[in-house]
Amino acid sequence: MAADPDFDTKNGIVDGPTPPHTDLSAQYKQSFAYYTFRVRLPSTLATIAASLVKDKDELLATYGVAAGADIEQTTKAVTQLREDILSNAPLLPFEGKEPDTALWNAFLEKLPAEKRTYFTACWLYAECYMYRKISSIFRGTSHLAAHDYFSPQKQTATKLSVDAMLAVAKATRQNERNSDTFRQLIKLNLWGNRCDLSITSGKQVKPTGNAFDQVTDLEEKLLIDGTLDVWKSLDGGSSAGIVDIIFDNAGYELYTDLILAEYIIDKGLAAKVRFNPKAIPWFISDVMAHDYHWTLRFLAEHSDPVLSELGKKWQRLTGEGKFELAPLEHFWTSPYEFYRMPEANPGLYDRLKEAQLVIFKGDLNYRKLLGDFSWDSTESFETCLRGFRPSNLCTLRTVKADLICGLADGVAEQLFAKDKEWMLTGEYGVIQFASK
Ligand SMILES: O=P(O)(O)OC[C@H]1O[C@](O)(CO)[C@@H](O)[C@@H]1O
Repeated sequence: MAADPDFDTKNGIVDGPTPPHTDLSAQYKQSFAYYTFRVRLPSTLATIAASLVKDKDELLATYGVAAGADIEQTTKAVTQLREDILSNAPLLPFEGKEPDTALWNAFLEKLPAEKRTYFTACWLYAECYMYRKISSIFRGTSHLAAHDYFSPQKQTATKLSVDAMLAVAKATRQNERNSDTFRQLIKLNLWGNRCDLSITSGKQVKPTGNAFDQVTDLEEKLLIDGTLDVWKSLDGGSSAGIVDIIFDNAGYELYTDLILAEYIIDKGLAAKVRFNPKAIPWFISDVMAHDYHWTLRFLAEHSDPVLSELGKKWQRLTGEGKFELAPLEHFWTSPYEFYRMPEANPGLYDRLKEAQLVIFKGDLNYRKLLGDFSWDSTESFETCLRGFRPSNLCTLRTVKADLICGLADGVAEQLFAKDKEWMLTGEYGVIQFASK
């Protein structure tokens, strides 16, 4: 990234890291948020605009020739959005008639003017705003309103994962109900979160190697391991209970979510696993309802009999209601931190209370649990949740953003001494648990 002192001076950018106990924000030049707004998100937007041009014929074939004007209009609007970010424009209210317009606008209205631009707002708010803005550009058209511009990338990620999926399927067909097997599966699921397209601005990463060997090899990268508490919350609970999974990425990670969910059902650890997808295309690779169905179909129709049997089994579990897609909730694609859920969406909070365990997947859900705040790395997970305790909950997160909590004294310092970017690579992971 070329240095641009004019931009920094004009926009009050502070040349330093995020101070302790402060909202993360692109205002701090040595933060990942700054890099995200200067480089990663403009690159994501450039990719969307370029694919609209490149895939024009395909889009016309899918949505009809009348979609031509919409393709032009959306390309221009996405390009403009990129400019807006690069010029630190304000976060303006939404005008469309989408179901979450009022939720968003009520939120934006309460932000003080000096914290309502891409580089001055809390990072979480500004980044979520950008993804909501892209969605509104497409929703506002006549022919591309239902178009998921991230779909091809999500589907490619799934296809690239077939070898890894097959190896996992073969290794998990016969397993026992015990804490050791559960430990393996939950870690497999955690490391599946490394395969995220938004960290690479959409560049594909093929999962390679034997996933279960990796679970062992990665043991030293697991900074907090609350697996035993997670296991106890299920093993000691009712077999008639519900587990909620708050989805993160499609592709290999979704597959490992389903492997874990299958185990939970097959071993009688719960009667139902409820999956919570995103209502709009989100952070490139997040799972929407159609990605879930597409993935099950992709597996069911696969030429490999093991994968195909698995896909059919998961379709059957879905038909029987043991796997369930939760009703769409715009809260998951809102800027609200989770501790504000009881106020912003009490119905959802009450629904999560029904679960015996809620599993939050990935980095963005972690940011929302902690509220994009530079906590001391040794602060307790319970403190950082700020009262958000609908049920027993756990987070399976590979570390891709500069916030963390629950580390032992001196650990963060040692990691920084080894690599000052250790929080941005997805190399490290945490499994943190909080009981209700
Ligand atoms: O898919 P995940 O694990 O939620 O990661 C989302 C990505 O978004 C960020 O939270 C911000 O862009 C990154 O830190 C991470 O790469």
